Amino acid sequence: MKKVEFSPSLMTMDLDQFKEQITFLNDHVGSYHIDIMDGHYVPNITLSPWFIQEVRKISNLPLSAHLMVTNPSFWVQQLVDLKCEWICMHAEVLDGLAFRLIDQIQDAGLKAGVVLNPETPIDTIFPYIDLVDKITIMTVDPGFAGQRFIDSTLDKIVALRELREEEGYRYVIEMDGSSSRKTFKKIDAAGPDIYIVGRSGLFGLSEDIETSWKTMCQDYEDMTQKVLS
Ligand SMILES: O=C(CO)[C@@H](O)[C@H](O)[C@H](O)COP(=O)(O)O
Ligand SMILES: [Co+2]
Repeated sequence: MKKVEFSPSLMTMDLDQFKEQITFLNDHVGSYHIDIMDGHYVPNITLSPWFIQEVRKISNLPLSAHLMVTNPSFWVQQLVDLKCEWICMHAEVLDGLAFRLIDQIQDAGLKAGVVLNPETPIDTIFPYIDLVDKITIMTVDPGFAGQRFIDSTLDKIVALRELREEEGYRYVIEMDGSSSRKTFKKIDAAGPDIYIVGRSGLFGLSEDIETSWKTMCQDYEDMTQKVLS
């Protein structure tokens, strides 16, 4: 059985405990998820490339930028300059840009991801699905933490797994939005490789990151009957 990876969504962490939380999580998670919004593609503004530099000072883990922006070209270059390991762009804004941006990221030795909103079907990305390193399925509407989980998005995770098997594609499959004790069972049944955990699944569970982490692992094990590590 392949192990799942947990990737904390840092926009939902407690900034007054930035150093303690990252230092603890460095020994437990596979990567960090960094939401970057422009206030236009989604009506919110959160983290920025500056934040990536701050995390870098205290972590060697791969960083994954989730770009919720209308003009990805502007942001991709900044993230390439920062050598952000994973640069993930929304499929809905990639028309006429997809191949150029994927090349730009991969030519720099970095990984290119594509993200699908809940209402975006997977055939939108078929022209370049063989090129991408990661596909992220939004299981909530993008833009905010604390959104309601959208069950119908899980079918896309199942379809992407089948397609990968049939066609030998290399992408990893990630889910993003409202993963927690309430949803772990159904997410596990769909089978993504990476779970983004935010306020509902991790940071909101207690004041202390070690307690939150242990509770999250227990929640996952209880709900999926699987043993972590
Ligand atoms: O991209 C997003 C939201 O646009 C996510 O990465 C959230 O940061 C995460 O979903 C928050 O966690 P929850 O509040 O859903 O638990
Ligand atoms: Co995100």
